[in-house]
Amino acid sequence: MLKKCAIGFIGAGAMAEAILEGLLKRREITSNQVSMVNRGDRDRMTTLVKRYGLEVAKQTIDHVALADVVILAVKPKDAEEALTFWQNRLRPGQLVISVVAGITTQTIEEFVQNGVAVVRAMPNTSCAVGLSATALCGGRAVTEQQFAMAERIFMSVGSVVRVDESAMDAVTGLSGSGPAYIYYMAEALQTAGMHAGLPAETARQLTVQTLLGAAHMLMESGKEAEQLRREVTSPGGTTMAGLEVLRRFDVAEAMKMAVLRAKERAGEMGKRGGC
Ligand SMILES: NC(=O)C1=CN([C@@H]2O[C@H](COP(=O)(O)OP(=O)(O)OC[C@H]3O[C@@H](n4cnc5c(N)ncnc54)[C@H](OP(=O)(O)O)[C@@H]3O)[C@@H](O)[C@H]2O)C=CC1
Ligand SMILES: O=C(O)[C@@H]1CCC=N1
Repeated sequence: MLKKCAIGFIGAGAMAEAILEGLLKRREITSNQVSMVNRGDRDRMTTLVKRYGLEVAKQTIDHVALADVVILAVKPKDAEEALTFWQNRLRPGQLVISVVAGITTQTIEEFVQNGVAVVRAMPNTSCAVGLSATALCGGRAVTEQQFAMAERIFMSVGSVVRVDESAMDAVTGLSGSGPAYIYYMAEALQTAGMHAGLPAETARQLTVQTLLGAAHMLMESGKEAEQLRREVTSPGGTTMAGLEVLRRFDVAEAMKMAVLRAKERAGEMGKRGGC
């Protein structure tokens, strides 16, 4: 299905690249199917053209306008300007997939012509390695076939859940921003390992493998996180001592507040075009 599809990107930043990289790595598409434009950073486009073997002649507004699927990947603060520019260039029958945090399908539909289908997606940068957690919701004019196309794109770079649009800001707070929370934790663990006397590279290796192993256990063991945690925690042992410190600092509450604040921020960005 994707092999016959011309894919256009409006925006050439971190998220556009992660999606592109994932689709190419998984061989879902080839580089000659891709057109991408940004606002003006030519060096960035040259880098992407070289890195992914994109056809220079296709990286134009006209080619993006002809794409079957157009992925909108600009910052929320730039969405209005981009949509104003693109409103008469996008055509009925095209599918627009927006990954812009906070901006609703209804807002996008107010810009584009009738008949342009809109899907809102909230992936994360793990698209680049085929492991995004993506949530999708459809706008007013999207057909099941078009929605299936969006599902196919994001399933090829990770897992997909379909949600009601009212859940999208919560998704953004959890899994859209989530990789950064995990990287923050990884930085903290690595630094902690160094404080405990390990060389930097050893602390890094042990941190990464511990995160990877724990993620696989969560995926494959069929056990809940709570049970897995209990299995590591011997009564009176080292883990119990460590967890007591995390509880004293109320890390669970901090995590909850982080997700809620990120969700709230998504709502703010949608309303005011902030960020
Ligand atoms: N990064 C992440 O982890 C995630 C991001 N998102 C969402 O993805 C979107 C993009 O984020 P991210 O990739 O990180 O942002 P970046 O800042 O890395 O990239 C934004 C891109 O948009 C381009 N751009 C801005 N205005 C226009 C315009 N009018 N026409 C064409 N291109 C334009 C910029 O071009 P130039 O540099 O030339 O100005 C740049 O290439 C955001 O809305 C974000 O909410 C969603 C999930 C995860
Ligand atoms: O930080 C942001 O606003 C974007 C949205 C989700 C992840 N990054």
